[in-house]
Amino acid sequence: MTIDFYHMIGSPPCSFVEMTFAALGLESKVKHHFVDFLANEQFTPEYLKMNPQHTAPTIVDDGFILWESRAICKYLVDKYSKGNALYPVDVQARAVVDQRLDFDLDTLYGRFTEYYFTHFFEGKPLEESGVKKIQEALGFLDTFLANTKYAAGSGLTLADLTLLVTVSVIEAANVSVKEYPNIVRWYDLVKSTAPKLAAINDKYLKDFIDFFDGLAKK
Ligand SMILES: N[C@@H](CCC(=O)N[C@@H](CS)C(=O)NCC(=O)O)C(=O)O
Repeated sequence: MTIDFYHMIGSPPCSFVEMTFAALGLESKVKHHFVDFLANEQFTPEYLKMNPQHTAPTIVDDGFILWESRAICKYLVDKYSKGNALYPVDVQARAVVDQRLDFDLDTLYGRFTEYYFTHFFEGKPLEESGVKKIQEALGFLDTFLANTKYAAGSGLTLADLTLLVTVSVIEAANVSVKEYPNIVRWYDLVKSTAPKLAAINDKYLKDFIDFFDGLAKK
C-alpha cells in the first residue's frame, strides 16, 4: 500500500500533512513526488487531471485523490488511526478541533497569506494594515489558549499541528508573537510534546525562509 504525496518546497500546508504522516506512523507508506511550482509543474495536464485546483499538498491513496491539507489530515486519521486523539471521535471534541482548523484556514493563515503571498506573488506592498489583521487573529488565538492547554483541549490534536505551522511562518515573516503569552507557552509546549513533528516543520520552515529570502533579493 502506497500513499502518493505531491508536495512543494517549503509549503506550509505540505508541512502539516508531512507531520501528520509521521504522527500516525505512516512514513514508510508514503511515496514523495516533488512538484516544482517555479517550473509550473502543477499545471501539467497530468497534474490538472488529478487536481484541477493545481495545489499541493495532494495525495493519492490507492486511487483515492484528495487535496486541501486539513481535509487530508482528517482523512488520514479516520482511515489509518480511527479513534486517535489527534482527531477525536467524540462529536463535541471533534467540533472544537474543526473550529480551530477552520479558524486557521480562514483567519490566521488566511490573513497571513493575504499579507505575505500577495506581496511576493502579486507585487502588492507589505501593508501595516495586513500586520494589524494578523495581530488581531493572534489575539484571538491567545484568548483561545487562555482556556485550554493545547489548541483544542487538554491534548495534542491536528489543530496544534496546523497552528504550529502557521505561527512559525508568521514569525519567519517578522511578525512577532512574543506579545502573546498564551501563544508563547503553547508554542513551547507543542514543540516539547512532539519534537519529531516540530523537526519536520523546522525543515519545511527553513526551505520557506530560504525561498522567500531568494525572492526578496531578486
Ligand atoms: N488551502 C490549501 C492551500 C494549498 C496551496 O495553496 N498550496 C500552494 C503551495 S503552499 C500551491 O499549491 N501553490 C501553487 C498553485 O496554487 O498553483 C491547503 O491547505 O492545502
